Amino acid sequence: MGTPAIEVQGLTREYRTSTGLLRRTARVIPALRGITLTVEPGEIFGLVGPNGAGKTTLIKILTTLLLPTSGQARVLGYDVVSGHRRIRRSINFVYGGERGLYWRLSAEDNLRYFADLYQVPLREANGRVRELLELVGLDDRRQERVEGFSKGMKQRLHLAKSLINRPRVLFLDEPSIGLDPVAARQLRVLVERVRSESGTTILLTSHYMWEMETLSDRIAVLIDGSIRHLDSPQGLRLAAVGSHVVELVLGDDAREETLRAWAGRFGQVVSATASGRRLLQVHTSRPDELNADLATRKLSGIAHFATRDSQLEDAYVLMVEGA
Ligand SMILES: Nc1ncnc2c1ncn2[C@@H]1O[C@H](COP(=O)(O)OP(=O)(O)OP(=O)(O)O)[C@@H](O)[C@H]1O
Repeated sequence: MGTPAIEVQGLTREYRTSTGLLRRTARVIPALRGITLTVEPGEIFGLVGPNGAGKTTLIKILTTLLLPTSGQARVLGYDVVSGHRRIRRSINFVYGGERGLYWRLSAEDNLRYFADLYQVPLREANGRVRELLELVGLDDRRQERVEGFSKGMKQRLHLAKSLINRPRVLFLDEPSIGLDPVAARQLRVLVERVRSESGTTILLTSHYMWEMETLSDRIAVLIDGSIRHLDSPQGLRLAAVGSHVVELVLGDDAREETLRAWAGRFGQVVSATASGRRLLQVHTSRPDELNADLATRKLSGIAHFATRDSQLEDAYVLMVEGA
């Protein structure tokens, strides 16, 4: 295999701040505590983790906007400290939110401006701007000012902007934040298309587990500055929660402890509530056995039950709560 798109070894980053109103006390915040990972060319690599886990810090270091405290990070074979100029030419990024576009300019003029900034030769620039506007479905709105665009349109334009230099590695930090489900879906389809048509390596973060599960080839779960799990979405699911979730909705007369003890023979049991009813979620890879056992025993207190495939979100919640 050739040079990895991203290679990180023992990467740490600390922030130094101070707290207190009258007496300022220096504080060191360890945001990354020794990250090691490799992303292969053409891979969509997901980074998930709770607020403050260090995802943005890692992306900022890889996009050369922030220096590491120790360790090594390479993008396309170039070191993020000594090779930052080479890296910047070959990557691009979208940060969630709405910064980075000129609202009073049209969509087309925004892209022309960024084409100029990336020194795209003039003879190519017009064609590329047109092509990107078509890709993100804004061709017929190209002469309108961005200030009149919906969030979804702005975010698609952000994506077009990030492709202006034909990046080999694209960093997307919560690109679908604040988008409605339809707009988020359009963006997902685009991200997948960018990868399949141009072989772009994509490093993606999002708090929407469904999005991460659908798009990512592999996912790293970052908790408190360390990678705690790294696998395919399916691998993460199966390791953490099994293939299925059997949800038992409890009646008023249910003896939860007895039911928990019984269900515990088939997997991990989690208590929850939904629409005011008590619920036991059994994470299991043996749903048939559980259902057969349930049918033969006379267990009281179960109002009804249902079996569904497990989702990345089930695994994620257990990983974060158990960390
Ligand atoms: N400029 C800064 N000064 C001090 N501390 C910071 C700074 N930026 C981030 N941190 C701290 O570093 C840690 C990691 O933050 P980071 O923004 O990388 O997390 P994140 O995983 O991207 O979170 P979120 O999901 O909320 O975006 C947090 O404890 C955060 O408070």
